[in-house]
Amino acid sequence: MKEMLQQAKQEHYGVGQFNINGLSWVHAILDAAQEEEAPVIVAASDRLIDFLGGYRTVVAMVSTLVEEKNIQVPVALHLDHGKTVDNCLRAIDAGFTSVMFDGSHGPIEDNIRDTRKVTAYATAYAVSVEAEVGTVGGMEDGLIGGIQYADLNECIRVVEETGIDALAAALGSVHGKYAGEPKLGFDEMDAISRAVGIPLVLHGASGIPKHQLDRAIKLGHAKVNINTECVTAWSLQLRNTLAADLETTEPRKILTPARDAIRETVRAKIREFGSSRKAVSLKK
Ligand SMILES: O=C(O)C[C@@H](O)[C@H](O)C(=O)COP(=O)(O)O
Ligand SMILES: [Zn+2]
Repeated sequence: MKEMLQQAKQEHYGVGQFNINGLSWVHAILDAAQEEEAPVIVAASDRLIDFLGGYRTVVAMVSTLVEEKNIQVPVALHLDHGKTVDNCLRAIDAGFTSVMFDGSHGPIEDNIRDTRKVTAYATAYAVSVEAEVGTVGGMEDGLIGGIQYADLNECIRVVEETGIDALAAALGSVHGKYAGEPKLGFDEMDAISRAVGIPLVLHGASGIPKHQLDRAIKLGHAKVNINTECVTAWSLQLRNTLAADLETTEPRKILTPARDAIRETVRAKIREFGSSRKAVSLKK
């Protein structure tokens, strides 16, 4: 992921991180990335690991489908919102190529101490690490919370003292649906981006209008996280399919249009982020 994000930052586009909620998502995300010739980050949120069958199941599911589908674009497999150091290490052992340790809800000293434990382990396996400072609004790690802007000095400390590859600095974005127009802190974003130098990560990107996404990418965001827009498209299509034929019980007929809806959502986001046809210059 590190190389993907460094190139994206240099060339001012965003690499999409798309969260998986089952096998349909893996198919859809990989197909969309291949069709758009875009590098892509397939992410499993730590809160869903048991639902998905465990770290090793996720690795097997993604890596096997990459092979079976002969996917030629670069694919990173990322643990999203890793809850504990131990969970991050388990994900690395299972074969994730990138992990986020989310220590943003505790004191900064604990966040730094624990993120360092993750980077120390990850470095030995050439696995990339993301950390978070501040609080993204809405649901995070299963808790509903308010927005808390990332502090500039804390961001600098986390980057300098842990050696992370990407920083999620919370600056007004919200997980889930926005009530009204999102209000991102672009001045703070500019200052943090200049001070830390490494690629920034935009959580809660579903529902952020294109002009704000463009500005965030210009100001150093190289990784853009999307879950809500995909689950919304999937569930809407599923409801429509079931309503259109009340007798149907054939899973393939019910689930394929919903999978296609995810794929089209991912394709549209990849185009918005400017990462279409950026796979060529990156090694798989
Ligand atoms: O819901 C999750 O567990 C993953 C998300 O937190 C992801 O990291 C993200 O930021 C996506 O935001 P959304 O598109 O607003 O759901
Ligand atoms: Zn998130």
